[in-house]
Amino acid sequence: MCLCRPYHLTVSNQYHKSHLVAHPSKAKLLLPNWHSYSLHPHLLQILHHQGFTTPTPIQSKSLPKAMEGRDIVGVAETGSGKTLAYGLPILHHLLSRSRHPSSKVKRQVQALVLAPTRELALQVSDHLNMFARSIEAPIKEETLDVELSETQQLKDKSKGKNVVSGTAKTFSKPPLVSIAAIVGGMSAQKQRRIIDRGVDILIATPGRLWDILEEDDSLAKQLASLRYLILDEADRMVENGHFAELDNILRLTLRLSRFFETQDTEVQAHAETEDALQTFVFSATLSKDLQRDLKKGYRPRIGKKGRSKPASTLEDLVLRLDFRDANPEVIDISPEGGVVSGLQESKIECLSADKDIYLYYFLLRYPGRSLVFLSSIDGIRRLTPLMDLLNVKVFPLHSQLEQRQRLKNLDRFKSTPNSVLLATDIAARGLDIPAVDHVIHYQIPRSADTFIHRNGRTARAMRKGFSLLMCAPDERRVVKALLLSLGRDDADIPEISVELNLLDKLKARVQLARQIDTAQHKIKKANHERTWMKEAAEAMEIELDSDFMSGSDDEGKPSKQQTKMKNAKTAALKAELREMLSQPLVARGISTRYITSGSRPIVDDIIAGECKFVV
Ligand SMILES: Nc1ncnc2c1ncn2[C@@H]1O[C@H](COP(=O)(O)OP(=O)(O)OP(=O)(O)O)[C@@H](O)[C@H]1O
Repeated sequence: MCLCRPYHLTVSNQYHKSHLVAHPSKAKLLLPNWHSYSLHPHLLQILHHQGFTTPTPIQSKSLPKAMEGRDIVGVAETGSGKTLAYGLPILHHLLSRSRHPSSKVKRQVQALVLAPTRELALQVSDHLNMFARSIEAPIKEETLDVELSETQQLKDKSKGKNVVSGTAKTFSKPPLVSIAAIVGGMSAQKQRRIIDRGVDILIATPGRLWDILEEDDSLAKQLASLRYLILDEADRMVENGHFAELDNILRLTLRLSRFFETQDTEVQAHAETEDALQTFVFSATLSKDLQRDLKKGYRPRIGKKGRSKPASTLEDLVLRLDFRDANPEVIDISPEGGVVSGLQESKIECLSADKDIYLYYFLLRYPGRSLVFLSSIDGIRRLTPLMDLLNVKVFPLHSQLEQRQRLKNLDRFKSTPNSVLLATDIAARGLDIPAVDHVIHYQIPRSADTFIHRNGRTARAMRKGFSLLMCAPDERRVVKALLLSLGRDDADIPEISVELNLLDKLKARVQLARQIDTAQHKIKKANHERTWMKEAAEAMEIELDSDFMSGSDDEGKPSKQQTKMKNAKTAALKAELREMLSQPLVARGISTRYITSGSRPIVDDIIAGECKFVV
């Protein structure tokens, strides 16, 4: 795709934002590229303020169809503005309501956005809330406010600010648009209260939403007469094992005629025929077969015998959607082979056992904000302290961290230059972190779609980005097959050249750090066992014998003296590592070698400023 597309200019304009918010009528003149969509003037005003002077290709293709009331299946590259492609028509609809919301009448959910991960749901909520807040802003002086999203509340709480939960602030007028995120890992009670007060746009992960729906008939009824249903990254939702919850939620949005086909009397009770429902399915990856089936209008009827078996779970799911449109508009502008414009790909071939060293090499050699994907949580747990010992600023992100910690780590990664996020694939989808310079596949992705979505965390909104695939000999065949499924050859991805003399020096550092980490781990484990035994004995009112208390018993546990010696040894190793880390790696500043052997040094493209080599 051509780099000089109009919205490339738009992005750079973001940095020259006008501080003057144009009057709605003027915004129309200032944004000629948005003019034909007849968006509400408030939205034009915010687009102008954001510096979004031109719609992105997926926005310009889907907006007219969405405004016409059509159902849309949209496939476009990562970071291409899909959130607003479905968000703008919804906001436009809500702002164009003939009557403004009143505090006396409870709002009914108009739009339901389903997202596969908590982070993505909160991000979509923040994105749309940013628009909603800006709409309220001019009226805010009259003490109008919109509810804070849960993320904002968490952030404020962690900064010690006094936060009023949900919409509990005193409004002199209700907000024009009310948006709420319903995700796991946060107080369900609080989320129920927010729903009880009434919201226009509900953004949810399927698991938590279904938990709430099971106890809340009134919400189930609201979903039966939705105006908009959106599946953001539908394919990932299916992978996430949320199929049953998702299926149950989608059943609530079926038309009566379809309920009869399901013969599900319980859900039939909630059925309201509401033919104005528009369904939008968006992703960066959606199988071509599925798109073809949708185009052909092939949709097996639920419950009918003898229907042909769908090719995949995703196909099954999408074909269960009750599109009101006989032929949903399928817009596929995803790039060939899934490679986003602005993304430079590369690979390193090395032994699995050497990946830590190569990773450390890359992080030092090419400073920037790097997102490293691993396939296991154990791998992240191992690598985090190791990189920490090597003075690399790392933040872990995986599903076994508390939600608060997940958001905190994500925020720290966003705000710390030259930092590293070590993540599982929960970070692969949808996360919009503006300045990720590098995506590193420490372990190869398990599918071509995951490969595309991981890479999509960099080179977003026409910026440049770099991805590195770390490939061990036993992974080569899988990589080949993965690329083949994208219609690509593995020779397409150039190998980066590595300065071997430098690698040797880094190897010594990594080995020492590993030694320290193992020693620390042993000490921690011994302390943990001792504390556990003590607590268990106290709970059972048993006295432990003196040998155990002094630390030496028959089971070969270390004595206090031995522990002291181990601590001293670890401290000495740490001092040695500190000394090693303080030594410059190369005497003469920047190396003349670049990240690929090609004639054009990619590193110049990606890394702004000088790459200092002395760490
Ligand atoms: N018209 C526009 N002009 C400039 N920037 C835009 C425009 N629309 C959206 N953006 C910005 O582009 C970035 C990416 O948008 P978004 O997160 O919606 O992408 P996406 O297509 O959903 O990506 P993914 O497939 O990874 O989920 C966001 O920071 C968003 O604010």
